[in-house]
Amino acid sequence: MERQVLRLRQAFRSGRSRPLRFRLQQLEALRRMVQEREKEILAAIAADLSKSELNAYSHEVITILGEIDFMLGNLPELASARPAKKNLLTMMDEAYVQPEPLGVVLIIGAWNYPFVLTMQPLVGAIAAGNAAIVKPSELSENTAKILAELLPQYLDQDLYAIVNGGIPETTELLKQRFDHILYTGNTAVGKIVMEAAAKHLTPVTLELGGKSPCYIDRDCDLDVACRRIAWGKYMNCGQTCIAPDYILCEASLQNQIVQKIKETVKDFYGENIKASPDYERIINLRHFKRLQSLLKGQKIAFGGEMDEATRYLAPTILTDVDPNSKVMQEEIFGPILPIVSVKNVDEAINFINDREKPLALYVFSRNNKLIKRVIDETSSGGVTGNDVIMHFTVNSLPFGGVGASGMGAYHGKYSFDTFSHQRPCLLKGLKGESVNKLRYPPNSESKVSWAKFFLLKQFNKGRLGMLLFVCLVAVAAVIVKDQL
Ligand SMILES: NC(=O)c1ccc[n+]([C@@H]2O[C@H](COP(=O)([O-])OP(=O)(O)OC[C@H]3O[C@@H](n4cnc5c(N)ncnc54)[C@H](O)[C@@H]3O)[C@@H](O)[C@H]2O)c1
Ligand SMILES: CC(C)=CCC/C(C)=C/CC/C(C)=C/C=O
Repeated sequence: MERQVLRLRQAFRSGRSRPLRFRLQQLEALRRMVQEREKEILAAIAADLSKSELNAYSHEVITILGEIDFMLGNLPELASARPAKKNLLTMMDEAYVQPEPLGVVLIIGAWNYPFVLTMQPLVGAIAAGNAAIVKPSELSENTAKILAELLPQYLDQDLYAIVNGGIPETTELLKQRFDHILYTGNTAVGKIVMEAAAKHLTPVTLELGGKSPCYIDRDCDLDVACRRIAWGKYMNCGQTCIAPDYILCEASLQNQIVQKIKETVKDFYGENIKASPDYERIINLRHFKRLQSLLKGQKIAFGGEMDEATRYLAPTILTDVDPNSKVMQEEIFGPILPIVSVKNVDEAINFINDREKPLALYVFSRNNKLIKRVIDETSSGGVTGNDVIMHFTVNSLPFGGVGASGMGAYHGKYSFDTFSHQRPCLLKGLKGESVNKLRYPPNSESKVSWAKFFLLKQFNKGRLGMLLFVCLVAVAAVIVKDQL
């Protein structure tokens, strides 16, 4: 591992990854890889998640193609220096912010969207000019294998590497020094990653999980709300970080919600859900048994059928759920949807605020003021009003958690920024010592008042103002020169 990181660091130090042309060329190569090897990639994702290739394409591949296109179209602007506002003392100088790559970054992905969660950060890392090591999850072994086979065929092998393996390999990787780590996965391992990173003062982006609440207001189109919630909850068999984890609503809505989700499930997956190509399976037996245990003692209003041999767990709804029960203590990450009743929106807000900050928050209502109020009075990684999941698809929005659901964000411009250092640059000439005198010792009352004038007055009044201002500074400079 040490040798591998060293090899990437040497390649990064050579400066090869920095020119814009090189970054664009690598991103184009990555796009070629996705297009030319689409079949193999889809087959791998499908095998890992018992998913149809059509769903593998629309859940994963489409996002990556969109992200690469965004970067190819916007990179010249994102990577260029941005002029910065100046103060009186530096108005004759050049001030700008120059994004620069961080160095060698580590990307650790999770199994549930194994292609998106490794490739989308990689697009950002390449765009920002870094070298990168990608560590896919060992649980999605087919995708991990195909990535290890394909990436070296398309990308610069000295700058971008893939490491496969389980906990021992990740532990070894985390001993190395990186310039940034982006980790996606559960909160417990997030803490391990952050602790390892702290040893090298490496900054981290942690894309974690949590229990994302979904409040349904009384004043709502329940048909639409239930269809959208069922889509987001049961896609990927509930194994989606931003899936609505549970519903909060007034008790009187509960039965209608159950009925409408039930009808939607039939529309989506047919009478025989097991035979639907659109309904996935639980990733492994450990998670299957964990989910099974969450159902114990619960009132199952719909679903609950399971088959251990194929790790099938039907779309399930639990009603009258006690907020203190196990299913409400941990992220569900499966197709179980508890409904917890609250008296009104105030109680829903308190319920949300009494718990860890979630990765996503969903509110359904005809009343936009109520939606805005819930947003204003709570905190979460992201929000979608009157739908679920969809904020993830807008790459002009930062994607990430807050508090226990993570730190930092990525997607689009935010990926570029995550993997860049915003370097402030001030270029001065060698003239102007008369004005500079006021910052050199010995200090005096008069120097302090001139410093106040130069540093505390801001000028931003267009061309004419600027001209007047230059005259003023010239006069001031002469006075200062005479007085100091
Ligand atoms: N915020 C997001 O974008 C996002 C996306 C997907 C999943 N998640 C969250 O991730 C969780 C599910 O993922 P998971 O954690 O089961 O995925 P996982 O088991 O695939 O683990 C994620 C990564 O951590 C590594 N890892 C596991 N144990 C480790 C250890 N002890 N030391 C070092 N590395 C270790 C794995 O090798 C893997 O690469 C859920 O909580 C979900 O909400 C978040
Ligand atoms: C809107 C469509 C077609 C796809 C959305 C894909 C999706 C649900 C991606 C989720 C990725 C993600 C951050 C998962 C976390 O577990």
